[in-house]
Amino acid sequence: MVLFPNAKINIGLNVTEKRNDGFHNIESIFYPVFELYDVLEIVKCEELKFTSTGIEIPGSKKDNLCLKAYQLLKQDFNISPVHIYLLKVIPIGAGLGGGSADAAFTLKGLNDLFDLKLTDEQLISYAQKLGSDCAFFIKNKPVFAFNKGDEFKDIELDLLTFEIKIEYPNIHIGTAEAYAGIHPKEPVKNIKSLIAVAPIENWKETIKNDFEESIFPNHPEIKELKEKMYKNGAVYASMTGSGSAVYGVFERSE
Ligand SMILES: C[C@](O)(CO)[C@H](O)COP(=O)(O)OP(=O)(O)OC[C@H]1O[C@@H](n2ccc(N)nc2=O)[C@H](O)[C@@H]1O
Ligand SMILES: Nc1ncnc2c1ncn2[C@@H]1O[C@H](COP(=O)(O)OP(=O)(O)OP(=O)(O)O)[C@@H](O)[C@H]1O
Repeated sequence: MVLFPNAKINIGLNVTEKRNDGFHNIESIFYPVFELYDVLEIVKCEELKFTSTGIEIPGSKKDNLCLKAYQLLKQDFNISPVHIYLLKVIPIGAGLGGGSADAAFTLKGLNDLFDLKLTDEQLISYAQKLGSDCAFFIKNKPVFAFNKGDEFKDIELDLLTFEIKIEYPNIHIGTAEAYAGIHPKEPVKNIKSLIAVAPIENWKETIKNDFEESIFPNHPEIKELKEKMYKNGAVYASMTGSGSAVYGVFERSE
């Protein structure tokens, strides 16, 4: 079975408060980007194996989110060993949710391969145990995310008439260190309501990613990348998640 775990971008991101469990509550729009994806193959085999090619993944193999997803389901279901092959394409430490997508797609893949008949809601609950971004990739549709960024409300947002260009400045930003640099605050206006009323041309003035304020001073090249997107004609540009990748939303040239 071959799957294509895709990237996500955050359109606006407010870190609203620090929680008692050490995590933060956030509000953000998550939008799937299907043009940027890893390739994941899962096949039944004699013993559990994980092989990755493409971009090198920091950390040890056993900590890979694909294997963690397998182990999580293995606790509850009598599934046989698999060989998981991952071609890593989505930049890491980029705020594009690549590792989380791999984990969520592994859950979905194992559900199909072993005919576990788990519903999306059950898969979401497994995904939430693997990481805050993981749950989004189960349904993989535009949503307003809240709480830890792992609970969602569906939204109507269609950017198909636009082209989304993503650039990775080759800077790895760890999610935990990025959150540590944030001073949480309640937003004046909620992103969901801003997106609902404002046309995309107005987002530049209203839709902000709180991580930019703490990341840009330490990494001016990321700010420059965002400015370059606007110079090149983007209607909206932003850093995604906790960085470091930047995206621009452009009118499609026919
Ligand atoms: C920045 C975003 O990408 C926005 O979508 C996500 O909030 C990050 O989600 P993620 O990479 O799945 O993060 P996790 O693996 O759950 O957590 C990594 C670390 O980031 C911090 N973290 C993460 C999510 C959150 N809502 N509050 C946090 O404070 C915690 O220190 C945590 O130990
Ligand atoms: N399949 C995987 N792909 C990428 N990273 C993985 C994977 N499995 C485990 N990891 C670990 O996760 C870390 C990357 O997570 P991190 O949150 O810093 O960056 P990210 O890819 O931008 O994700 P996010 O958008 O969720 O913040 C890597 O350093 C690596 O150790």
